[in-house]
Amino acid sequence: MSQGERRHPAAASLAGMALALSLVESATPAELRERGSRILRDSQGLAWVECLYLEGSGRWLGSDASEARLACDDFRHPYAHAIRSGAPLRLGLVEARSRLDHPDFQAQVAALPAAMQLEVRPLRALDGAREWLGILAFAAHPTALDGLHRDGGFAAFESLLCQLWARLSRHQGERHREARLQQSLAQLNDGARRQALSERLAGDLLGGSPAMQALRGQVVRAAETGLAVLLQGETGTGKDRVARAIHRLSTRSDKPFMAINCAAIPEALLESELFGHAKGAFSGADQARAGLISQADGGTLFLDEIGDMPLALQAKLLRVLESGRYRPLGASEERCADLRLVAATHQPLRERIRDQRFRADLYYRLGQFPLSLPPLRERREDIAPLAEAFVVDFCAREGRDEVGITPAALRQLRERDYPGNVRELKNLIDYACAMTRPGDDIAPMALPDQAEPETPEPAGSHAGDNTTRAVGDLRQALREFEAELIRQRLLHYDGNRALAAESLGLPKRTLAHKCRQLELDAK
Ligand SMILES: Nc1ncnc2c1ncn2[C@@H]1O[C@H](COP(=O)(O)OP(=O)(O)OP(=O)(O)O)[C@@H](O)[C@H]1O
Repeated sequence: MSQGERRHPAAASLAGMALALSLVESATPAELRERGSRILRDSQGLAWVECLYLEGSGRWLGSDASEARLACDDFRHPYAHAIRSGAPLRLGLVEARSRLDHPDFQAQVAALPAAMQLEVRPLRALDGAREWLGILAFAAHPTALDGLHRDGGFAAFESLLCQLWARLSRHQGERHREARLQQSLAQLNDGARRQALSERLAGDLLGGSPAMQALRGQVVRAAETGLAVLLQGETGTGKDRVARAIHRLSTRSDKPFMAINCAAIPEALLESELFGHAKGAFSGADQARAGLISQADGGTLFLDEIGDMPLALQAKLLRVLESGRYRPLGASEERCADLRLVAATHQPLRERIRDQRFRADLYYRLGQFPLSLPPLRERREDIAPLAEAFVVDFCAREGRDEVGITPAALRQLRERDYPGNVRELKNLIDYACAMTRPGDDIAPMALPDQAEPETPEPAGSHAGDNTTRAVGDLRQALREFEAELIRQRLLHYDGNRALAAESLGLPKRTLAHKCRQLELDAK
């Protein structure tokens, strides 16, 4: 130290300002890490310095210099120990070499002199949620490490590094989200590609009605964006199928698709299913467990029956959507969430908002891209192609010869109301296939619980009414039902046996035979 410096101690401390400035001028977290490492190497004479960042999911440490990723639970590596304990660790290289046999770590420290020590310091933000940022590791002779910690210089350096890092990554996160949104909006204009995708989707989301064509177009658009999608439609309209299609067509398709039905799980369990929990978070939590938000990392999370999500959880979900951060149950640290959310409901959410059972802010956040699925009764032209596809599915599934559908059966199918929508149609076809001999065609008689909108309903047609309860002889009841049905049908077709037979999916001769058998007075 020169005489001048001794006389003016302030000049000595101001010398550090240049280094601090170099850190402050970093434009990105990666640049900051690079500059920070360089300062330690050059000005403190450390032999080896490395600074890794903790990935958003909190499960990996990543390096700016290579593609390498290090699992935070791989305890063959000293970084995993430091991250897990949340405290700095220092150990001799000889000990480290013998105890920690991670191949990358071994390769990194192989060339360093055995007398050196390694110090690994987990770094965390000093403000707000105080989340973990990453790790700073360096090696030097013990005297150099002791010297480093002797005055407050290193502590100030580390504190500045952490503050800048947290601020830069927050800005970067915001910028990324904005850029993704911009990109999403720009992609909305790419017409030809969308058309091709929409046609591809027609093999999966069946139906040629204008409503289904429009829906497929919207699914393609939604998939191109990163926006949250809210699917609204009656039960069985295909919300689950649409959610999966959105994931499959999106850039996240190679990452997981995780789904949960919010109505099917008790409130306490739903929270830990979604957010995961730390070890010991509640009695019985012997192990830490990743929640669906973590498991869907990089992919899509599908929340079915979102209308049934308890209010307290709605608030937490909103926070995930707005900040991209969440905290597992019982955990002290926050995690980053990188997922696309698709939510579905069959309930009118606006009513639930009015009844204060659903948060309006969450509703608008979930519905960045709202999609409405039309009920089957409003697109009757889709019934025949759906029914035919379900017949093919059934036969393939059961390994049976193909069956067809008679025009009369198709006509009846088209006339039904389907409160259970496509699911009801599918179940009905499965039943009808099972009731039809392989190689035959499905006839109207094979359709369960037949409703006849044009003719008065035959007695005993509804399960559970008084007539069915009174049945004491099944064969006799079926004979009566059959006779009544044929009588009604003949009446309806003015005694024309050919038309009545076709409407019932029967050959004319069979109907004539049945009329004789049942002693029906047919004209
Ligand atoms: N457009 C379609 N093309 C082919 N199959 C469909 C279509 N829509 C629905 N399905 C089938 O109908 C059944 C019900 O669909 P899905 O489970 O997606 O409905 P949902 O709206 O999610 O029902 P819920 O609200 O009861 O959960 C499934 O077997 C699904 O494969």
